[in-house]
Amino acid sequence: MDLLIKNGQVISHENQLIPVQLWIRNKTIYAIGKVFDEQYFDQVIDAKNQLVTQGLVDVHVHLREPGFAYKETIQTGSQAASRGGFTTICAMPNLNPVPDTLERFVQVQEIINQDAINHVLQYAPITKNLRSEELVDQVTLKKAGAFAFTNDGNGVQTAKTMYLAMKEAAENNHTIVAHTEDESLLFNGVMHEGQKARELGLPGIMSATESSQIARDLLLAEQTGAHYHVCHVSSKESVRVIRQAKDAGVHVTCEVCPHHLLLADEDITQNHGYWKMNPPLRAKEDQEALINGLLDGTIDCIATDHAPHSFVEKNQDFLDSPFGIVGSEYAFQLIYTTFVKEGIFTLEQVINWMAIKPAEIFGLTVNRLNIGDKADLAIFDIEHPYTVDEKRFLSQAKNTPFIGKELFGDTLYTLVDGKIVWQGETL
Ligand SMILES: NC(=O)N[C@@H](CC(=O)O)C(=O)O
Ligand SMILES: [Zn+2]
Repeated sequence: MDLLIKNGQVISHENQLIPVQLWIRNKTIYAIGKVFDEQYFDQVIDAKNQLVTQGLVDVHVHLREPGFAYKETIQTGSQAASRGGFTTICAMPNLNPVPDTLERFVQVQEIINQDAINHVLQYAPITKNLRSEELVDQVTLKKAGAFAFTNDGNGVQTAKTMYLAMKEAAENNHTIVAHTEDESLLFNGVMHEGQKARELGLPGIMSATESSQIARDLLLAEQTGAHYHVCHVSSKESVRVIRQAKDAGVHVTCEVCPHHLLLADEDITQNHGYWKMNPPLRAKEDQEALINGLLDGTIDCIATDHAPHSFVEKNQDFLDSPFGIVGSEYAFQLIYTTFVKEGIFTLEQVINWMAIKPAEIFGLTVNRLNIGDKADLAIFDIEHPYTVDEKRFLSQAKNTPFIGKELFGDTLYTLVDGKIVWQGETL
């Protein structure tokens, strides 16, 4: 099978769009050049004026299977991610049953093998049933294919449990990934504690609910030598303590979500569940700290935290709705439109944060668009605007405040192992 992508443009290290033709043979990039004779190819994609990149990597998605297939399945979640240009996604273990034993983990892997259309890497939990008590057997779960270990959805509540988990992780070269939330500091909060929460009369979530647990974990990571990765960093204090820990040589990495980069609590227009996520949209100065954290290297990568829920669950107010918004299908496009077109980030930086760094920090093979690299690719239409339309979502869920937003960069094609898994509307 020979496939030609002609007239495309790739972004160079110097942030220049350079014309390129890619020859894909079977699963890999076979040749890169200026002109190839089309007669050699079984299929030709004309990527005129479009951006051709390595496939994006998302280290934080919720696919909800087994246990919550009414929200999303591995199949629909993997299709949604492919539509967003993601060729590798890492799925959180807040499932039912939680994949905390070999048998339960293998059960999830089997659904992945059967239904996923891109590379889905499954996380295992840190503790049994996501309760901060009994540790899982990391070595066994890692052998079964666990990507890394996390209780995402919940923080690890006791320092002792986190310490022991990190100790085992350090001994075995595993990564501990943390949703940080000290439940004793939650006070039933539903949105960031600030002016907006007071206006709406809703209980707030302090930044320290997140940052104080990060501070604890950073010291435990220093003590144990474990690689510690922080999920969805949202506050300026979190960025500050992570920056300090990096300066001190702690092996810490972290991610930020597009919604925290684009929005602050003051942007919330109504008391509706589509605006509710954990961690919450914080203050303008937090948003600025996140942008600066990416730019100065404190924050390593961008991850969506794609968190699908049913319409009935999310079509409620802040008090009753569950936390979480979907993000797979327009993450690159949000960042591209808001930050690249406005000159705040370069395209080269965004590809680094969404494709290269997430792979690099977790020790995955990095696709650098070289000959011999896997043909995991995305083609984005950076020329024409389109509107985020929930009716076109491949995700089962529609819960997001970004519906109706005009964006650039719609995904025209996504290729996984040289195979087209998403083809957008042709222009
Ligand atoms: N982010 C969310 O608001 N919700 C996530 C859990 C999580 O990622 O913390 C979910 O599972 O729905
Ligand atoms: Zn989380």
